Amino acid sequence: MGSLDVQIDSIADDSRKVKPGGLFVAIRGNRVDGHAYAEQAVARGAAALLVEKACKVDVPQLIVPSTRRVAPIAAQWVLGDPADDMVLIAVTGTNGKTTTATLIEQVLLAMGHATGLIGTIAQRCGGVALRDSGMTTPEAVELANVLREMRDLGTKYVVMEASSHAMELARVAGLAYRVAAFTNLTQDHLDFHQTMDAYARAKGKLFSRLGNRFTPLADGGLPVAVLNVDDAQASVYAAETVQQIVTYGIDHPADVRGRDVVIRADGTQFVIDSFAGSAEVHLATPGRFSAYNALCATASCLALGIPLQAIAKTLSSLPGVSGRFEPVRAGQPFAILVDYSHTPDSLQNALDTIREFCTGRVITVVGCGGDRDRTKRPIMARVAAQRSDFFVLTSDNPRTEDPEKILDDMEAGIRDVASERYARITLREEGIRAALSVAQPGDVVLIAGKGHETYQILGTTYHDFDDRQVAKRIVEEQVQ
Ligand SMILES: CC(=O)N[C@H]1[C@@H](OP(=O)(O)OP(=O)(O)OC[C@H]2O[C@@H](n3ccc(=O)[nH]c3=O)[C@H](O)[C@@H]2O)O[C@H](CO)[C@@H](O)[C@@H]1O[C@H](C)C(=O)N[C@@H](C)C(=O)N[C@H](CCC(=O)O)C(=O)O
Ligand SMILES: Nc1ncnc2c1ncn2[C@@H]1O[C@H](COP(=O)(O)OP(=O)(O)OP(=O)(O)O)[C@@H](O)[C@H]1O
Ligand SMILES: N[C@H](CCC[C@H](N)C(=O)O)C(=O)O
Ligand SMILES: [Mg+2]
Repeated sequence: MGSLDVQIDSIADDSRKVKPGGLFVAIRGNRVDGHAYAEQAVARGAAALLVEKACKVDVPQLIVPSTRRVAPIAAQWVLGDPADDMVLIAVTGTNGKTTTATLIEQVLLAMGHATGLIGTIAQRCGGVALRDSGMTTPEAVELANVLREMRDLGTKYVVMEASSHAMELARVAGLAYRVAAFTNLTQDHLDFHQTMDAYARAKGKLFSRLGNRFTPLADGGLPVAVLNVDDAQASVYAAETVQQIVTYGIDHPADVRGRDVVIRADGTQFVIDSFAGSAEVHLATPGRFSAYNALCATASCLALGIPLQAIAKTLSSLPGVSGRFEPVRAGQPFAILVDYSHTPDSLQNALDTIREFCTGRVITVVGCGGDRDRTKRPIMARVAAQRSDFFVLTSDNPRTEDPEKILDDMEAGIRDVASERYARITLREEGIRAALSVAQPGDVVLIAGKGHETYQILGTTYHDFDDRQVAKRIVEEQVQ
């Protein structure tokens, strides 16, 4: 097995990413067991292994009960504790994580802070993309590597989305957050968590474990939980943290409270009252939910000591986030919006928002992802039916499921809806075409579900597909 006296300076949980002299962590996955790749890892130069059972290779092996649980801590140690040198801000919740994290990132950048972002769309440093994201929250070892990369680039603040998968799979274990923010809790990911209770508990770990490491935080501050008082789950999380809490909301009294919310087609205006004074904000994205994301970002930035006026000024100057209520303008006499609403709640919010400013009909294109929560499918179809004048059920990312089966699951929720009120068109491009071909001046066409995605996953293959480009091309073809 060799001597344990080896110098390790890199770590990987994927045999294909092992560097010579590095530590390979074998993780039992859903599809394969990482231990099966021990030989491959050693062939690539792994100097030691972190395993749950001894593997037949001639390098030192550290055997632990759960490599998944040890990986986050091992990764931070091997890489020189990069997280401890930066101020970490985490955003969790079913909807609004990417948007809120981006708002916080932009405020920090505007204040002149070297800031990184780790989220669904991309991993960024100083506002510049390092790479597109494969996941919302990377696995622990990749996350540690990204944090090390960011620290080496001089980053002081890192804003990251903390998905429920990440919390359940210990991807973010042991990280000492300065701010942990909660947007909201509604149904999603029941394929993975099984029950809403388990889903809520996974997210709750961010708050119950907040500040449970004795590491001094990089800016000398103390941990703060930022909670949305208008979401019933907030009181549960509030009871679970022993750290300071900053609340935000609109309907209920809060430390950071929005009022006089005005929603227009091109944005949202509201006033923030807080312990740091009052300020008016003009957002480029319409919707009450947009005000909530901005309030969450404001409360988080106030917790970091940034003045309210500076926060409000930056929030008011930002364009929208890619694929979130993003308009497609190709000269058509009706509006087209591409939005990442892929949960019942986000779809409902998107459609309720559109109804507030739409002078014509609301037309919706909607699908549901394959290999994901099946129980949300009939609900999403129902939400679309209740809130659209006409809607098209089509494919999202079918992944390894039969697209027709996904559409059957969706249709089960709208058995009582008249067949002329909707179309079922399996090919997404054709679904979008059908919706655009019936649109009249004043109508709004919402293309929901894929937002910023530039691909469609059929089987395990990623095919080029961008709702924004497809819609633009179809409009241009229809004009000719
Ligand atoms: C359910 C889940 O999270 N699965 C993740 C998990 O997959 P898995 O358990 O099936 O892993 P596996 O493929 O069996 O591999 C097991 C181990 O063998 C290793 N391996 C594998 C092959 C090889 O040649 N060599 C090798 O060493 C792998 O690196 C891994 O460590 O570990 C994989 C490797 O890190 C991840 O890519 C995979 O995420 C998949 C792609 C995924 O779709 N995850 C989604 C559900 C997800 O996590 N989403 C959340 C929430 C999104 C949101 O709503 O915001 C997210 O944070 O992104
Ligand atoms: N605060 C909110 N409440 C409800 N819906 C929201 C909120 N913010 C955004 N949405 C809706 O949810 C969609 C996704 O928003 P966003 O990407 O910010 O969320 P997310 O939590 O990062 O999602 P994901 O889990 O897929 O990464 C948006 O396109 C919008 O329709
Ligand atoms: N982070 C989410 C994204 C869903 C996006 C939607 N387009 C889909 O494919 O279901 C997930 O992995 O469940
Ligand atoms: Mg996200």
